Amino acid sequence: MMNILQPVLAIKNVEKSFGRQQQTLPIIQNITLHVDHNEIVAVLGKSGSGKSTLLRIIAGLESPTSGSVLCNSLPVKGPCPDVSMVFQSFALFPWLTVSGNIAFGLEALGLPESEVKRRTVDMIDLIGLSGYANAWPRELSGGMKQRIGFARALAVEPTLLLLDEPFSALDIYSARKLRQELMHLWQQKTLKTQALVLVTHNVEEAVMLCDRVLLMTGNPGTLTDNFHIGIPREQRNSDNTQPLIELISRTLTQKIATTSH
Ligand SMILES: Nc1ncnc2c1ncn2[C@@H]1O[C@H](COP(=O)(O)OP(=O)(O)OP(=O)(O)O)[C@@H](O)[C@H]1O
Repeated sequence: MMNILQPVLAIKNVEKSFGRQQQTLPIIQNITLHVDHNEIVAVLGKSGSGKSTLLRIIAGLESPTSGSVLCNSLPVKGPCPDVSMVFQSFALFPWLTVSGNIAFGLEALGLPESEVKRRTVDMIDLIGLSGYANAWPRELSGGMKQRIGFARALAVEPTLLLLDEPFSALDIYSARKLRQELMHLWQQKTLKTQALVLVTHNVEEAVMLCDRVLLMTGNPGTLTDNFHIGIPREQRNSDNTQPLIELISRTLTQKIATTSH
């Protein structure tokens, strides 16, 4: 049962170090963060500041050295259907067709075959892959491959969707189209997903898509700044808000440039 009074994601005092015994190196520390229902939050920061590490911990793909991660008030102890992720590199299974890639996570959940089929077909329609169900990933463009990445992640109906630079391997037109379509689905409340966390190097993308932007800085990385964008999402494409969006983007870019990593 969903409790909208509880944050979708609650991270408390998370630290992650890599290495063994005396040789450990802290990568991120002191990370405390709440993401609420209906929120889209971006994490920006220089290369190597630990953004992907944080995302992988939230996804249950890495465990924190200390601290806690709760999704829907339940501890994240490993990969779980409440949280799924879209990767920059698509991370598709080349030996499976488009349908097979999307069905994979549903089968892993142990859903009945008819339900797997229904959800796969629905996702193929929703994410703009109609006509490609039996195609192989290698036959498709980057934009179409990433559609499979989104369809696979969304098919399990995660409460929280994590996006690790999902548009940065695409050409600008495919990236723009996919961003717009994702935002349309989000605005229409077509998705069961309650919150998104986006890691990106594209400051303007973060400002256009997100409610809040967090900056990760320092070595080890910590979350140092929390900006509320404050422009209603439906006004962000209008000419009137362009100067403000550019100003916010410039300010954030300067802030990142002057921070240490
Ligand atoms: N499994 C690992 N073992 C050892 N070090 C690691 C491991 N994973 C990440 N690191 C180190 O942690 C640091 C942060 O990496 P991470 O990929 O989280 O940064 P990032 O901010 O996402 O960078 P980018 O923007 O370039 O993707 C890097 O110095 C990286 O080498």
